[in-house]
Amino acid sequence: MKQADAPVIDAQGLNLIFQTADGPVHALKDVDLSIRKGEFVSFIGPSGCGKTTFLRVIADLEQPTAGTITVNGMSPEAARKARAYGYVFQAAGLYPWRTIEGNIRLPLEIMGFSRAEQAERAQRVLELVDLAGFGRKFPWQLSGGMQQRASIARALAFDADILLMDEPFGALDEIVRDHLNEQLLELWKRTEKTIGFVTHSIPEAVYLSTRIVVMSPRPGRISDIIDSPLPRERPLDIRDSPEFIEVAHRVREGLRAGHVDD
Ligand SMILES: Nc1ncnc2c1ncn2[C@@H]1O[C@H](COP(=O)(O)OP(=O)(O)OP(=O)(O)O)[C@@H](O)[C@H]1O
Repeated sequence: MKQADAPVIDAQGLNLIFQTADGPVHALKDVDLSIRKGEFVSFIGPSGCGKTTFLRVIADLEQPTAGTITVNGMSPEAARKARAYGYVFQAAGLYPWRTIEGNIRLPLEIMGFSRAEQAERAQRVLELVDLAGFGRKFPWQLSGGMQQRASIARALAFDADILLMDEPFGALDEIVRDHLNEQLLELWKRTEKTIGFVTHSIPEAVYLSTRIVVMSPRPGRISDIIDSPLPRERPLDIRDSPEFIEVAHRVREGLRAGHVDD
């Protein structure tokens, strides 16, 4: 059994260098980060600072060049095989010829879950993202925000305790994004999942996170880690509070400091 306070994700001295035709790209440099169970950790930084690469290393989709990383105390490969995480991409990535329920069931089908288990899980996750009753619709019949919720449902279907989200709301307008941010916080509180969330938006990072990791590019590294003083209960108007504005200011400063090094 894993100790209650053992890190869910633990990266130490992590480096990743891509060899490209234009020479080596140092995508991650000396990244040290421990994420505990139930944290909501956002990664923010300019394009190319390694945010996606870090999520992909956790998910065993990229191999680090140096350093160590464990996920639930295992290698990323073992964690992937144990289905330790769900992954939500920037685009919803739903198959247009399948219904919403069919999309959610697809990975469960591939893994050999029984039809009854597939149906039960699909129903449960559709309720979690507030899409009960939409299972029979096709993706094109849903708004962009609803499609993104459906892709979150698909990532939740394995019931993994880690959710990795790569700019899931980046393409949505601000009102829809606000609404999804609120819903995601609710879902996080209800399910107690550990979430790693990539974003370009300072307000989104501050609103959602218990911890904000500010990154800077060339080479991609962590320039600041901010523990949020905000309470878990966060109505949207918390964004007008002095505490919120102060954290946002510190994130902005961190991003600016990263740019000066360019
Ligand atoms: N497979 C790859 N081969 C070569 N270089 C890569 C590869 N994947 C990423 N890179 C490079 O590594 C660096 C980090 O990329 P990454 O996608 O992690 O950045 P990011 O912070 O997520 O950017 P964005 O905000 O634009 O998504 C970039 O310079 C990118 O061009």
